[in-house]
Amino acid sequence: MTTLFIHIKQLIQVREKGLLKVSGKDMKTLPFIENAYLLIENDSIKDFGPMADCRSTKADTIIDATGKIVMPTWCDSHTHVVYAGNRVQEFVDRINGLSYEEIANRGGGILNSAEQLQNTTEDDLYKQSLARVKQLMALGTGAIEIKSGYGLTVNAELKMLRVIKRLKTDLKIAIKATFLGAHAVPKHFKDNKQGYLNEIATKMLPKIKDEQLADYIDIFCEKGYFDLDDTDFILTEGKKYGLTPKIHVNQFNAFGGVALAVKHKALSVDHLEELNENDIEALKNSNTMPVALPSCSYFLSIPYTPGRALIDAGLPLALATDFNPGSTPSGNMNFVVSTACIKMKLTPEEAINAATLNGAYAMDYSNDLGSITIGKKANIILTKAIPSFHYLPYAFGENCIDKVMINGEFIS
Ligand SMILES: N=CN[C@@H](CCC(=O)O)C(=O)O
Ligand SMILES: [Zn+2]
Repeated sequence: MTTLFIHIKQLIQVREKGLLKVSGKDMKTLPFIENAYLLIENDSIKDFGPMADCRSTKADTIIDATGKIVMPTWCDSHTHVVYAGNRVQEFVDRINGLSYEEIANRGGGILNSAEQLQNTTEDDLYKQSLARVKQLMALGTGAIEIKSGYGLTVNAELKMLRVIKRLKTDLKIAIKATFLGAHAVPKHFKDNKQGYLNEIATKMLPKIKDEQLADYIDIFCEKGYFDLDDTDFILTEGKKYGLTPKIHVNQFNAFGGVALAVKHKALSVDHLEELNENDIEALKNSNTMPVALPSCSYFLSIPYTPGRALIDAGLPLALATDFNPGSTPSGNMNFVVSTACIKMKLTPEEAINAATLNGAYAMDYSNDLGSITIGKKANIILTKAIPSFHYLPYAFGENCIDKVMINGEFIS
């Protein structure tokens, strides 16, 4: 089965094999070929180059991409897309003056989502989540990470992770699963945080390992949630079960969580709305990817991650949605890329690098996804006719996508 795209206006993010992430100044370059072709064979990228070099004239499907951009699909390395119901009332409460923290302190927030999820059957949770993931795929996302963390009991956390496993089996999109049992202290452990952490270590992690339900271990390292000792404990316990750390840190306060995550060889540190020099120093000479979540900053009206400072310090940066019912009820990576340019002052080249190759890195997928590279999976966005790739973040809110291909097959 072959598909040949011809006369592509710009084929972007073309890379040699072996490049797993881009950092610092290199993020300003987004290699592309004008008037290009791209040949897909079965589920992989077989060949590409300038039209003048196009030797293949036969394929099962030929697509004339005149005026259009072809690029790798978005790699969304931070989502909570498996959740039950919504938190619309909290949205209205915030408009009327309550803060995110005040809502959480009143028993809303994560605990509200946990209650809704505990009262939802696994099948219903699967259906709600499947609909969301399909929506994201149509918006150009070809790989996602999904977290647990709205269960907060042994059964409900396992329910979430089993739903993620079903999504992995049923959908073509690449999915990584993260265990975020330490998302908040549940009501039944109020005043006994260590009791809950012990439950995670002794009851949840062994079952997760038995059923092979997770790739990563996460914790919400934040004042009022889990401190540095808790984070050290959970990451140590998770690693005993083969789970790599990938954590929520510095959303509202910076107090050493980044350095601790680096010490634990975290794959990524996510949020970073509050960032200081020590955090930046800790990330230098590490393999940990900083991940910014600009839709969360937009929705909560909190500071944007200082992405410019990270890149200017020579570091890499990834962009992700944080799709969840409380702080970011949107999984649209196109909006994330626009917002990173508009609010964080990333160039379109930097933002697209951050949302493709670096996003793939933050899920251990950059050997297979995140760029137009021979041998990588054929996860492709074909845009509508647009002036250039710079138009993608510029035309925020406009749907510029014509078709999305996942593993060599068009899904829309
Ligand atoms: N900050 C922690 N967790 C989620 C949101 C949790 C919620 O409000 O439901 C986040 O990444 O923003
Ligand atoms: Zn999150």
